[in-house]
Amino acid sequence: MNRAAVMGSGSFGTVFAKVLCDAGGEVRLWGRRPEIVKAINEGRENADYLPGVELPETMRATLDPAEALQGVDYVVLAVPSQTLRENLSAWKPLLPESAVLVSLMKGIELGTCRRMSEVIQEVADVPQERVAVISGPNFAREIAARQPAASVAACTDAETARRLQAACMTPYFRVYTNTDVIGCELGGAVKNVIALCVGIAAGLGFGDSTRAMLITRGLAEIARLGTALGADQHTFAGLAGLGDLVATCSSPLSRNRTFGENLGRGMTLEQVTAVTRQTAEGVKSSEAVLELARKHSVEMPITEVVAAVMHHGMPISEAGYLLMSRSPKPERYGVDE
Ligand SMILES: NC(=O)c1ccc[n+]([C@@H]2O[C@H](COP(=O)([O-])OP(=O)(O)OC[C@H]3O[C@@H](n4cnc5c(N)ncnc54)[C@H](O)[C@@H]3O)[C@@H](O)[C@H]2O)c1
Ligand SMILES: O=P(O)(O)OC[C@H](O)CO
Repeated sequence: MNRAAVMGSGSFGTVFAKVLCDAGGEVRLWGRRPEIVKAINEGRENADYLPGVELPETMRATLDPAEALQGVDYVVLAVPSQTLRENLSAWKPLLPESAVLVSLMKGIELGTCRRMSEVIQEVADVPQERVAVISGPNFAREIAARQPAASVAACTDAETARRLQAACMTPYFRVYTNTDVIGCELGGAVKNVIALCVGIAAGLGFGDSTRAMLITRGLAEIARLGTALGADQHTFAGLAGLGDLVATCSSPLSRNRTFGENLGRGMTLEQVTAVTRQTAEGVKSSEAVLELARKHSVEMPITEVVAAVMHHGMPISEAGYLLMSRSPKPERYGVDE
């Protein structure tokens, strides 16, 4: 039986812990709020993040990171991307020597432009073969309801990816493997930025033609950045690329899309931030993705206007004008563009 610690008891941390239990694992879920830990252990529910979802007996929540991490095979990280460095630094002395560190996070670190697996490697001081990523079109509430879904377990070491696949595969959660960690992580992080833009467009009242344009051109810019960073272009046609992009840009469950939609409807950035209780990774990551693009001379027009709206006070009317008045171009996709 696999033993795993899931570090972070928000929506996706809790759901992924449930998936691991349903796949036959024994799971300890670390949380920082005593009332959530108590409610999970005594009431089998994380009412704040997943009301009405019964959590398995094989999941035990704890406030103590040492108790969570002791003797586990997998350390699954599910905290906000921008706090990972600080969290993992504190947990480093407690990490079991041979455990595989798994990122569920879909963000890019501000300031360093690092992907989450890079932050993990650097902070935990482990080789890349011990770092894996789970990424795909997976909304916490849908997975919690055991709706059929799929995801990707990515690791540069194919055997580690295969073992992780086996550890989290269930009748309702189908997992594929990939050794393209860069592509899987970029797909997951940049789709949040594109979803913010799609949300703004929806809030302004635009329909499916606009959404399809943004998804398709968004995918082109994700692939351009990815290939410049060494990803395999094919990854972006898969679950961690197009799959997650379409799901996030289409679903009212997406925090990123909803954040954008509220802006499009006329709320200020401060008002939207105040009503957004959960992590909308694209807001902060947009700035880091843009910096990464500039470092590698990659053109990312959608990301550019999203970062300008989120961080530099650009009005959304100007963002729309800038996108639609770009110079005429032939349509190309990915690396040749
Ligand atoms: N929710 C989903 O459907 C989903 C699906 C796939 C991937 N993800 C990714 O998983 C990651 C986590 O998402 P989530 O949905 O669980 O977010 P969430 O907002 O529901 O939960 C975040 C958790 O992190 C904790 N947290 C906040 N600040 C912290 C800090 N400074 N130190 C330690 N813990 C802190 C919160 O208490 C909470 O338990 C994100 O990167 C997200 O993009 C989410
Ligand atoms: O709610 P979002 O926008 O963070 O998206 C959640 C997942 O990443 C969808 O796959």
